[in-house]
Amino acid sequence: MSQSIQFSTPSRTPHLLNLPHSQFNRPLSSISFRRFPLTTIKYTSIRASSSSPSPSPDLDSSSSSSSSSQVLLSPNGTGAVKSDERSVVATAVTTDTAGIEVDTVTEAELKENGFRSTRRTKLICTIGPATCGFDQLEALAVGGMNVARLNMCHGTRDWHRGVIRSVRRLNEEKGFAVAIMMDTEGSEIHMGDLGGESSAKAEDGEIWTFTVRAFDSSRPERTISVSYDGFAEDVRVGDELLVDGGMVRFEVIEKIGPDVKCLCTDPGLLLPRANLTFWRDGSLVRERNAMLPTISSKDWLDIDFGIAEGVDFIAVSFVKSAEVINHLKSYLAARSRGGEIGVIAKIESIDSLTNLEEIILASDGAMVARGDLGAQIPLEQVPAAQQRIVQVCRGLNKPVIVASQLLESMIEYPTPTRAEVADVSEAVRQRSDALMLSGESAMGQFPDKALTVLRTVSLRIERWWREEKRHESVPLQAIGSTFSDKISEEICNSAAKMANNLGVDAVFVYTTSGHMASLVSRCRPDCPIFAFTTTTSVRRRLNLQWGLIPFRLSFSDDMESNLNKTFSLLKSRGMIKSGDLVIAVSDMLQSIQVMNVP
Ligand SMILES: Nc1ncnc2c1ncn2[C@@H]1O[C@H](COP(=O)(O)OP(=O)(O)O)[C@@H](O)[C@H]1O
Ligand SMILES: C=C(OP(=O)(O)O)C(=O)O
Ligand SMILES: [K+]
Ligand SMILES: [Mg+2]
Repeated sequence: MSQSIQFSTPSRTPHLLNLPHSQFNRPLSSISFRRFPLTTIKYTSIRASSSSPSPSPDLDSSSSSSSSSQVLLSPNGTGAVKSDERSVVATAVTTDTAGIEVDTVTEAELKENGFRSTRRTKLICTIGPATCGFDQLEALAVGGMNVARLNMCHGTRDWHRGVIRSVRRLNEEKGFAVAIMMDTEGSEIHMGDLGGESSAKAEDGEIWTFTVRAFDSSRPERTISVSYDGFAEDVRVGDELLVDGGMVRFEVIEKIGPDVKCLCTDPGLLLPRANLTFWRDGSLVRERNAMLPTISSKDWLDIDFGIAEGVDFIAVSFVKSAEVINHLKSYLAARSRGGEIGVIAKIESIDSLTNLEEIILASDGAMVARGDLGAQIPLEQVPAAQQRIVQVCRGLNKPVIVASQLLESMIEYPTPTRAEVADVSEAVRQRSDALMLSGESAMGQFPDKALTVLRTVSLRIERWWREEKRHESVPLQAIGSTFSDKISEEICNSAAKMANNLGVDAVFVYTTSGHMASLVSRCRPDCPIFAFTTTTSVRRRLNLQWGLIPFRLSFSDDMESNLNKTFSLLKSRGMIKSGDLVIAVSDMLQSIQVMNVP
């Protein structure tokens, strides 16, 4: 039996849009009760043998057994993958255009644990020397990486191309849907690359020279080159120079032409291309910084590279205003097929906090880039800034990523600190869409374990939230601008509320652009959201959003046939079963239906 409400669709009859709202305010819909027709859909099976156990993502799952990459947080917490499971993934084949595509790991998780315990928080890994090999990337994908991030501050374009192609190959050959995010270098001030050395140690009381001169050969002793030509002019004797937001500190003691002599006051390791800020009388000096372009000429070349390689997201470093986001978006619209690359604004400067709402409104998502943010505002202000950014994004329906130092100690150690676990928990509790690893996965010693910690902590905190029945009481602001958008928004808000109140197993959303799926995600319902979309690129981008399990599926305007097809396909693959209660919404028909899977 299916109970449905269907709205007549102003979006498909645009001339109706000018009618007074009252036209639409009366019930446009009829509630119908009908038996769900059962039809069989022919399809080609995608799954490989199901004889091997599936990865169990839940910390407390009773089915967990020992695992080769077992981690830490719970005696029975599973590691990223068991070796026998990896072979399941390795033999899975996808792409039957008449069938359905979902990534192999999600499928295994759904079968093993049912819908309810599926992870809602998405995970991003920065790829670097520790994780750029095909097998290493596969281990991350199996461990739950939804998005691979490439930081254009490091590595050559050839290196990045290699990683992008490996990820694409993983997706094609092994059935993953890992999205790729390219992160621009931006043009803030940073140190040079230390002439090939991996680090340099600055000791207390040493005098170092920071210079705008480039070195011809090897780096002179205790000398650091600086990326920004105006540096020597801008600093003043007495200024404090912070490397990486204070990991190492110097005081400016003398200026000699292009050279600035500095006394080390807080010793530490200088890393290649580390960020530099200077402070005067307790405040960040940023007059000249503000003149630097947000997207440098090198960044534009990287962006062209990203377009050519078909990345899914471009994260823009040191965004100051909405203008640069709009500029990039129109550039992308002209160069790549419209809307195919999402633009993520990195909130990591004072200006970006000042102009937060307009920046987020212009973007397709935002990143709380706490590394540089913590170098620009006092550290104790970072948590409040994080909370505000997460809330603004939620209000405006943009995915938000919490990034940097989540598990910093795991660069060196196989287990996180308790404080790090608390930090990850807080980001999950704030219901951010995604968590990001930086050095932990790029160059750390335990990338897979770090990812497992993110996964297990996310699962545990999400479950805690559900057990406490903390349905959101915070009203979400209305954001739709057209009447059609408003209808979609109301449908999604209602669907999420009904899902919680009725305790349904999943919300199914049929969405061509992905917008309707994001509207359901925004409500953070208790159940997972199966998002069906027709294109592979939309499916990959949905990977960044909270609670969405994206499938690629060809579907039509006929909801009944879509539902039939979906149920049939998912049932045959053991992902749902008869009797499961689902709510289905669709953006073509603007409809909402409640039904048991036949
Ligand atoms: N593509 C890469 N090639 C080499 N090293 C990398 C790469 N990406 C990241 N790393 C290393 O991982 C560290 C942490 O990454 P991330 O936080 O993204 O960069 P940053 O420290 O520059 O902000 C970097 O400092 C760098 O040492
Ligand atoms: C994510 C960040 O940016 P990047 O690693 O590129 O400095 C950050 O500053 O926190
Ligand atoms: K960057
Ligand atoms: Mg940064």
